[in-house]
Amino acid sequence: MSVYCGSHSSVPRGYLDLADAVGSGLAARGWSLVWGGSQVSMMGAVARAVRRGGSTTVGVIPRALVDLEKADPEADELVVVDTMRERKREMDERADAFLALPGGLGTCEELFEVWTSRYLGMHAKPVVLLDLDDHWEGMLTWVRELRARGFASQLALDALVVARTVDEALDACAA
Ligand SMILES: CC(C)=CCNc1ncnc2c1ncn2[C@@H]1O[C@H](COP(=O)(O)O)[C@@H](O)[C@H]1O
Repeated sequence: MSVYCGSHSSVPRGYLDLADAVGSGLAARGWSLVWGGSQVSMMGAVARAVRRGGSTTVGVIPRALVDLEKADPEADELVVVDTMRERKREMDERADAFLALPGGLGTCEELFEVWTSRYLGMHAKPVVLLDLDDHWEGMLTWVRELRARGFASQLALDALVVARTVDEALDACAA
């Protein structure tokens, strides 16, 4: 499955622990990880935990970000692509579910692409947001407001599963 999450070294420590817990949970279920291939911040934490748990990690990273985002030499497979669009396509094709953890603009960008393509019927893979501390509440409030104002359908909102615990999120990914 594919995990999107924060890549900044400045994210609070607790989020690294969360990424670690997600990676452990994923490995415990025998799932492999497809991620952005970085060894830093939450991205690195989730990948290390997956490998520690005995599962494999497939990183997909554009050539231009190999140094900037510190491509992970421990990845079982590191797919170096030419563009951001190729990165997203590779990740989408290799995953059977998408999980977003707390993150920033890049995480939003990736989440919105798989979410919108799900409600448009372009794929049927679970799209799950793990929000245990209201990190995403502002975004979710705004999207509900879009619905109330007629700019989004309930169907679109329902295409995203919002989970409150790691187990709940992983169960939703398996659904
Ligand atoms: C040109 C084009 C199609 C851009 C689309 N934009 C993106 N596509 C794929 N991954 C991204 C994009 N923007 C940021 N990311 C990645 O998302 C990850 C998380 O970023 P963040 O810390 O949430 O901020 C980082 O690895 C970052 O490189």
